[in-house]
Amino acid sequence: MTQRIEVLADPEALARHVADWTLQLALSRPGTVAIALSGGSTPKRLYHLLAASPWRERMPWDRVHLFWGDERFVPADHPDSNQGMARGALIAHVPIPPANLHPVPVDGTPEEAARRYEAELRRFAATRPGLPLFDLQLLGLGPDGHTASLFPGTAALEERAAWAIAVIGAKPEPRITLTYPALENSAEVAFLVAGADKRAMLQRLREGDRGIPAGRLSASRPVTIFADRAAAP
Ligand SMILES: O=C1O[C@H](COP(=O)(O)O)[C@@H](O)[C@H](O)[C@H]1O
Repeated sequence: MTQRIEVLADPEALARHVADWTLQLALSRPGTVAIALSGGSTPKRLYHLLAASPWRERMPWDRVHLFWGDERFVPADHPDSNQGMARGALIAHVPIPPANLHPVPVDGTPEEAARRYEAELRRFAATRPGLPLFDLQLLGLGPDGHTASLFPGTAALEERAAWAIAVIGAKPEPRITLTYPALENSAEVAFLVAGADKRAMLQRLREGDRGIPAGRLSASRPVTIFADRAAAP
């Protein structure tokens, strides 16, 4: 993976910079803009900003399609839901058509839900022949080196055929995650990394350490890492 890093002063500056960058990316695309969101706590401020002026007015929401890079297998109104977080911070406040939302299913079994999510991804991909699955894949970096819900030591790290897979046992709740082939099928991949507790893992990511899940991503285009000063090696 080739990478470039941009270091911002603090989490607020990081979120503002990525909001501008995301807006420019969206405006540069002529048709649909497919964005796969990350969950957890780091991107929440970014989502709040995109739902506020001036980003809210300038984003071409009618052309934006939202996906999720991973999901916790809990109802959407559960405090741990990645979809719920994005709905509360962003989606509820912007004029995005409901048909443009592609949440990860969280009903049935995790395995069935992963298969249904993959079918949804493949349907969407078929609507944009010649283009990558996503225009932008947002990713986080866990303190254990996980990204999306690709956790150290799990079978999901070896999956090269399926685009979405259930991950059982890595966390108390099942997870559904995009696999490397889906994460890598994106025009732009951006990691958002903030906080001193991420510093050691960010250092390993910068060194291309394939011993951590985030370091095994092999995107064909350079990956951008947006980090705050506390996280920057
Ligand atoms: O569990 C998760 O963790 C990662 C990292 O989250 P962060 O709060 O430490 O930034 C996140 O990217 C992923 O979507 C989430 O489900």
